[in-house]
Amino acid sequence: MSSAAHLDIDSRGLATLTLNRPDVHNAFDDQLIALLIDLITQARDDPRTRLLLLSSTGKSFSAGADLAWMRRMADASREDNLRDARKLALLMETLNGFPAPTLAKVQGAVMGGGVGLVSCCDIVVASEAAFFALSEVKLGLAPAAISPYVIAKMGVSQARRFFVSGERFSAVRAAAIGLVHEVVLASELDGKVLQLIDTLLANGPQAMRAAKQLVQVANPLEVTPALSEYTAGVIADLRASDEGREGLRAFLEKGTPSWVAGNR
Ligand SMILES: C/C(=C\C(=O)SCCNC(=O)CCNC(=O)[C@H](O)C(C)(C)COP(=O)(O)OP(=O)(O)OC[C@H]1O[C@@H](n2cnc3c(N)ncnc32)[C@H](O)[C@@H]1OP(=O)(O)O)CC(=O)O
Repeated sequence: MSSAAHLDIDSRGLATLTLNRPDVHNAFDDQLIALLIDLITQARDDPRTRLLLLSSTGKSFSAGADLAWMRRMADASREDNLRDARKLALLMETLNGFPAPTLAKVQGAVMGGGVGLVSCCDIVVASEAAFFALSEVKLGLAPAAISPYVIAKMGVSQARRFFVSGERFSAVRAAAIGLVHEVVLASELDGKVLQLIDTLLANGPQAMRAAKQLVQVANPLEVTPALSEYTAGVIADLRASDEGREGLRAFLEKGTPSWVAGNR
């Protein structure tokens, strides 16, 4: 059985981390989250690594959290649910804190946690056919663990709209709001990324790490333990709520959710 993600580090110091669950648009469950944390940590600790490329197999970059996993956790004890919810926050923290430059190559769907992943990368190149959404609210969920990183990337004003609307937006719009750095024709995506890799690998490796750190120190993103605990609690509670169960049921049964009337 092929692995749900794999890491390759070449002789130039390019570490390529590939999401590999194309049958579910590279949605990530708890096992894949654990594997990704492990592989990012391996890449971070490997002295050869000068650059991390995040890529994916199949039509889509990532459809975010695996909704079958989300649904399973709804039935877990509150303690297990909360413990589980912390894993996604740890993945975002690990990727965001990667010391060398990170580059994401995206195509197809980039949704929910997929937007979280790209928000944690330094450079994002998208196919013009890619589409984005913080679609959690359509599922009775919310973009919780990913929120600090997404807000830092797209800004508060855009987050206020897209967090509550769940609307899809294009790669061109994603670039306009700062989520993506470059949009290219699908046929030019690989070439553009290879060109950027060459540009980055020609730079001083230590200098790039220092330059990245300068941005982080000058403009710190403070994800405190209290904030992580809060965001984990939000997703743990929502997925176990009647509304979350209904949204997940509807997605998994390919239906339309029927929300309970009321203003809370
Ligand atoms: C991070 C946090 C939360 C989240 O991330 S919540 C998840 C947000 N993601 C979504 O809302 C994406 C849901 N998926 C879709 O809208 C569509 O599937 C698609 C990605 C636009 C692709 O559509 P298309 O019509 O091309 O393909 P299918 O819908 O037939 O999908 C094929 C296959 O894949 C399964 N699948 C798709 N996405 C997921 C998913 N996220 N989880 C599990 N499975 C997924 C789909 O069910 C199909 O399966 P079949 O068995 O083949 O029917 C929380 C926080 O921030 O804390």
